[in-house]
Amino acid sequence: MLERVLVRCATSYVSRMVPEVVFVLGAPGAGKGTQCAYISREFGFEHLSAGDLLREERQRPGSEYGEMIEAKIREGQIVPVEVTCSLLHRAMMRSGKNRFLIDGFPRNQDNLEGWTRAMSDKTKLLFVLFFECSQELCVDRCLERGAAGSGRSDDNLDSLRKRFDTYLKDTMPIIDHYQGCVRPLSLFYSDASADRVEEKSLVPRSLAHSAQTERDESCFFERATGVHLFIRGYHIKKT
Ligand SMILES: Nc1ncnc2c1ncn2[C@@H]1O[C@H](COP(=O)(O)OP(=O)(O)OP(=O)(O)O)[C@@H](O)[C@H]1O
Ligand SMILES: O=c1ccn([C@@H]2O[C@H](COP(=O)(O)O)[C@@H](O)[C@H]2O)c(=O)[nH]1
Repeated sequence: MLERVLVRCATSYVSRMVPEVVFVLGAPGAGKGTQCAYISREFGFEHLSAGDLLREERQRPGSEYGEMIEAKIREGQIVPVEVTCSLLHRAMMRSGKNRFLIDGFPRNQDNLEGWTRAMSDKTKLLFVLFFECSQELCVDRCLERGAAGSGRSDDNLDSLRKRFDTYLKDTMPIIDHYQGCVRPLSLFYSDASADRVEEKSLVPRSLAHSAQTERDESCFFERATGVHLFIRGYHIKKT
């Protein structure tokens, strides 16, 4: 009896120690980084942007991947998962935290399979957040960000066209994959002003169709209320 109790306690302790992960997906400029900053402030998640980690690695003197990363970013293509996954893993280890928002990953089938191989039994995927926003608005936001001095080599029309091609061809199937999983994917519209985001639950139907229909209804909640309520539904406490 005592042995069984001890095993149960140990199992529960170990499962609490497994790092918890939330994937955050959406088109370029949909507002993933903006919303992640809010969620990490409110709920104490460590925000890891795969794109930021790749840009840092590109800048690191002596990086063997620097040139390849720069070429992929400018062309809106996806860096091989071994590189991205090891950067994410290292950042997780260094943070000393146990709960992570992984922003802009997984972006294609290679990312999904690589993460599953290397990380799925070392982490627990809590849920997936998907921020929907019209392509026109996303492009405007990225161009404005470029004009305001982001210094990003892909905040220009030529790269944005390629980034959107990759998003539609490679990332949307990953979003569809999560929509079809037991694990919930939650959809938020971030077309409104930066501090307002509306949640819509996804039902299994065409994302493109649901996005358009729902957008037409538009009534926006207070400051990211949808995200807030959704995450609280997982019993994640406000920090
Ligand atoms: N709801 C919003 N209303 C107006 N501007 C916004 C909104 N959300 C984000 N922005 C602005 O749009 C730009 C892109 O936002 P953000 O960086 O959060 O998007 P992202 O999805 O992380 O982009 P990327 O994938 O290109 O890194 C930023 O300049 C940000 O300040
Ligand atoms: O998992 C990833 C994430 C990003 N990239 C490359 O970086 C750019 C910019 O990413 P943002 O999320 O918009 O910051 C993206 O277009 C890819 O080229 C990647 O390869 N893998």
